Amino acid sequence: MNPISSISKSRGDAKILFCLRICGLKHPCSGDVGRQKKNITGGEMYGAQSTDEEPERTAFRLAEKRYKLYKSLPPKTRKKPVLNQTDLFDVVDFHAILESVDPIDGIFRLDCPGFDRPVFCFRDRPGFYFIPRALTIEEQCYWIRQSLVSFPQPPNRTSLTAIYGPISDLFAAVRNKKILVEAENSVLSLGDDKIHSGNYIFSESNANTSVEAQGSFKSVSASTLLRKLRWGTLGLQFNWSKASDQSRLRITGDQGGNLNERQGNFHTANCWSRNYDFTLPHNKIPEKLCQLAKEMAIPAMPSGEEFQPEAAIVNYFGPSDMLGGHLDDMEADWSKPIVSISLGCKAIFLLGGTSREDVPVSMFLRSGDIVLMAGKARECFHGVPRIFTDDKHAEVSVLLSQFSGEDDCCITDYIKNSRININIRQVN
Ligand SMILES: O=C(O)CCC(=O)C(=O)O
Ligand SMILES: [Fe+2]
Repeated sequence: MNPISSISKSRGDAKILFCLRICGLKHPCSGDVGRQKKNITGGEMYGAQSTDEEPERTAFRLAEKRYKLYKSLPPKTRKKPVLNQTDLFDVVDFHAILESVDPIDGIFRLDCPGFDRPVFCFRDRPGFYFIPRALTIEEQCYWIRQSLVSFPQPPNRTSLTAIYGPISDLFAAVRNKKILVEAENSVLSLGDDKIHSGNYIFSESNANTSVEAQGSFKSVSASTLLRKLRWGTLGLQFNWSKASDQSRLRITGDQGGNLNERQGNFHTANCWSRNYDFTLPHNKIPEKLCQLAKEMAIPAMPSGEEFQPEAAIVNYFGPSDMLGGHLDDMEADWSKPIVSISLGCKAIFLLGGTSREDVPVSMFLRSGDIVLMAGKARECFHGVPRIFTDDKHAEVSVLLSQFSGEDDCCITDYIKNSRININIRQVN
């Protein structure tokens, strides 16, 4: 059975209950994140409805299947999984185009007064803009650090919030090799029953924490938690609880090479329940990110208007993770772009049409690239079927060499086989 259908079949009530209890997360665009093998749900990205009705053979699905990572583990051996030979010859490479002097069929360089970077567009995909090498290496390092250290801080919500409540200083806890345990005052005994108030704290990993005595919660290391982090939100926050079965499905891969995937599904009308919750406590988008998004949005903005960043989703992709085809439909004005920043390992991005039946164009996204989707492009299905974590394709060696501080090994350990995407939105 293919991985998507096996996940979607299990997304009935029992699965949803399981998600709410074990992971409690809904992802902010259209699906939830599941781990097939380990049965731990890292969280979800956006919302997607049950994929039971999803057509399996759409052009978008076929493209996803073509590019996604298939690894075959020989049964009962510990051999390294074998990478399949994905055919990458027709994946558009904007870095090569940037270097080339020859015109490329179907692609043109946008002349954008007041914007000093090269911007490329597809002739037949209005509203989609690709800014290769938009960020310097130093800027990439800065945003990777922010994404790991600052962005997951409360009141920002993450895929871990619904399970453990707000978690502060996750990255510092990773550095200090701490573990998350249930706080002593967190469990109330009522006769034979135990009630967990869900108050978790970081503790020294050698602390004498009587996990058994405290009930069912098992301590979890901060580094495992960081690996489970799937998304975080900045600025206006989402209410995923309303999106229980309306999520973009993301399937994630474990490190042993088991395929996971998340997939959006917006082709029917009943998938509009997830939304921004203006009442949730939140901080404004950090000023520096706001400035960057405003500047980068220029090529896609209606003339004379300035982009107003109000919310952002930070997607964390581990090895074998993917983001299934989806639309981002929670914002009021689709003439405004989504500004989408890629960091870390190289990925393949699929840009489809307004129907899943439209054949998507595939392109590489590398660390420092920025994509804008506005107007017509906002009605187009898109997703990330593949990230590359092998030495040959990941293209992160220069990036890794920049992290040389005393505490930076935790960052390099993370980013050498991960991708981070920050996408910034104007909500109103
Ligand atoms: O990871 C990416 O490049 C795309 C992310 C995206 O489409 C989203 O979060 O809505
Ligand atoms: Fe998206």
